[in-house]
Amino acid sequence: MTDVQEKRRDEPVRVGVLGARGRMGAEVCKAVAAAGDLELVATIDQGDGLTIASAADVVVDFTTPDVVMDNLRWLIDQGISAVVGTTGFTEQRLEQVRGWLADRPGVGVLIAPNFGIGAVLMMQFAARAARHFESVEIIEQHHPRKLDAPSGTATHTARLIAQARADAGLGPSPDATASEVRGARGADIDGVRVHAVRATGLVAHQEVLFGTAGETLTIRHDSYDRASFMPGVLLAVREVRHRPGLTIGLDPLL
Ligand SMILES: NC(=O)C1=CN([C@@H]2O[C@H](COP(=O)(O)OP(=O)(O)OC[C@H]3O[C@@H](n4cnc5c(N)ncnc54)[C@H](OP(=O)(O)O)[C@@H]3O)[C@@H](O)[C@H]2O)C=CC1
Ligand SMILES: O=C(O)C1=N[C@H](C(=O)O)C[C@H](O)C1
Repeated sequence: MTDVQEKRRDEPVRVGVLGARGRMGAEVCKAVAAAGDLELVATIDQGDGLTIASAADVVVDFTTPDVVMDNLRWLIDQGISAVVGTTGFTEQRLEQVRGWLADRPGVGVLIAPNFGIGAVLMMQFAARAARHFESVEIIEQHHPRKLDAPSGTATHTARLIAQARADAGLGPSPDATASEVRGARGADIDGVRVHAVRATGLVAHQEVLFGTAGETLTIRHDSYDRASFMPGVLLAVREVRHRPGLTIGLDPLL
């Protein structure tokens, strides 16, 4: 490493936050401002315009699924690395981001469906358990101001479980339901039933319920406070510039 690179590593990482007045964005601003090795240089919300973000080395995005792609396109074009918690990333969207990054080899983007360390472990445990159980259903529970359903975490968990079941040669979960009220059996994500609950008092919670002959296994995670996401967000902010290209999830950083 050259002296100049060494110096850059010692300097605080300049951080911008998109969605800064939102529930997550406000918490991220507080966490960044309190971290000695990070400097909060831009707080941006709806209507502020993205150009303020050009002062940043890394921008954190907690906005909405309908604006996050435009934000990412702009950041990558400017050569700014990004940490993204916003939901709504389909495989098609991820492929688009990979395409943009191909033209910007020095830029890193990390997109995580959930920055809670416990939630990451819950998803890993669920993926590991999946091959041993005939049945599986996911129940996610969130605060009622959440815009999307099912949650990004539940969708990601369902995909991991579906992949593990396919790898193990398991067929569909047994279900003899003949007629149903629309929605009673939840949403079908890659063959896994996902039930979304919304209630005042909740923050972010998920249960993965597995069943087989004579036993069930429930894997549950609860975020009672948005502080639970901050260690993961800060870890990603510190790491993302050292991981050019697209990183999905926090798993490779743990
Ligand atoms: N990965 C993870 O660990 C987590 C992910 N999330 C996800 O993060 C996202 C945000 O959640 P949450 O903070 O609860 O939502 P909020 O609605 O509280 O915050 C979103 C903020 O983004 C603002 N915004 C909208 N458009 C723009 C824009 N173009 N530029 C800048 N800011 C904009 C909104 O402004 P306005 O209100 O005026 O529209 C609002 O202040 C959701 O997708 C959620 O699912 C949430 C928690 C954890
Ligand atoms: O909107 C939220 O609150 C959350 N969103 C993410 C999701 O959709 O999975 C992460 C966490 O569940 C909180």
